[in-house]
Amino acid sequence: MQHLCGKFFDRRVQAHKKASENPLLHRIPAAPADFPRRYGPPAVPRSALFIPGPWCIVPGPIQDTPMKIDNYSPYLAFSRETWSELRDAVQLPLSEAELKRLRGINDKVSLAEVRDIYLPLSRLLNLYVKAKQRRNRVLDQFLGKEPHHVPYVISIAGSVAVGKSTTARILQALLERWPQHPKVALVTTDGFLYPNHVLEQRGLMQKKGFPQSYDIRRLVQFVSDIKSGKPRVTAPVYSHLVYDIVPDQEAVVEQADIVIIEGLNVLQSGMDYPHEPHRVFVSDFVDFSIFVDADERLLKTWYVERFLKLRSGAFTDPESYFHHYAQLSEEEAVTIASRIWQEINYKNLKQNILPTKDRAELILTKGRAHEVEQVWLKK
Ligand SMILES: Nc1ncnc2c1ncn2[C@@H]1O[C@H](COP(=O)(O)OP(=O)(O)O)[C@@H](O)[C@H]1O
Ligand SMILES: CC(C)(COP(=O)(O)O)[C@@H](O)C(=O)NCCC(=O)O
Repeated sequence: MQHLCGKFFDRRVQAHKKASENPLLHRIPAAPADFPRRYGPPAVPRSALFIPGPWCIVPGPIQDTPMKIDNYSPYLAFSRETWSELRDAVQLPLSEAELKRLRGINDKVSLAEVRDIYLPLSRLLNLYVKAKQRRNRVLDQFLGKEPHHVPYVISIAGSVAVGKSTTARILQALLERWPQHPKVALVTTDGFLYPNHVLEQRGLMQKKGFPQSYDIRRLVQFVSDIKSGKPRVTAPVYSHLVYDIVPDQEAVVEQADIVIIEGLNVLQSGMDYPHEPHRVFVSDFVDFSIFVDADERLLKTWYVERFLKLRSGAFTDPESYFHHYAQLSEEEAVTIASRIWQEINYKNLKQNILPTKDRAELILTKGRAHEVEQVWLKK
């Protein structure tokens, strides 16, 4: 498999050797349309390979922290087409009832997207979960103990409005179809935000979603409890309607086979929390991590679109924190949403979320209309 792309890569390296006489960086011709291909070394996005010296800096899927590699990348790169071919290995077609449930998650999600992208992904996860379950049985056998039950934990990270919660709900619906793991729980890390009164006291209301706005110790304890096999674990609940933690409400995770944890911060480490040093991180208890990625212009559009939808929906509820926004003209609403995006969510994306991307086991790169265009899977 290696040779196809390897040959192309060699030609590009020759081109770069010539170009490297110039000390400036050089843009090379675009790769063929079918690149990157499955198993293709290295993970090079089209039209983006620079060679300043005898080795290549290949941005791979990472925009901000180029990976320094020669012929290798930690990721296998798939175009949408090559990834979707893997759906043929999935034995379970979607039933009418399942299709109905998926449509109920979000009427904007196309079923072609579910079939081409999420079905193969759920198959891969099914294989990984089974492998982990086998490994746990081996451990029980070695220890001469009764079988113990520990959920498989999947984390989903990415920007605000990239579609983390939609992705999580699609995967939950698809993963529950397998007999080996019928119980899939879903938890969002916004429940671990400090309540508004604490954020106000600390002057953090404009930093919601930044590392310092979370009770990170409580979040790490929560994931650790899940991974310790505690039969019942609870999490606080955040309401996007009242824009605050809901007192007296909790999310319960009980005897789940898989727990999906979705949030901006699930790939962050101690580096992101110098104000709150802790030795273990969420990722220490995660079996498989996913980063959902998209161009920042698309992210802003999706954020503003969601805001406009909320304005004519949830914001009309007098309980809503943003109720006063329901009266805004469309133009005013776009201005306000763009400002919130720019001053809070975009800053958070650049400072705290994007730098965690290359820690993920799998990166889904979305294009327009939320269609996944590339899949990057760690070897
Ligand atoms: N696969 C998808 N297809 C179409 N629209 C989507 C998809 N995923 C998310 N969206 C839309 O994008 C917006 C953000 O999605 P959401 O899941 O709420 O993001 P996040 O949880 O990352 O903030 C919502 O308006 C949602 O309807
Ligand atoms: C609560 C959140 C941090 C969670 O992020 P999400 O679940 O939307 O990805 C975010 O939705 C948020 O409220 N950010 C602060 C700025 C804003 O009002 O959008």
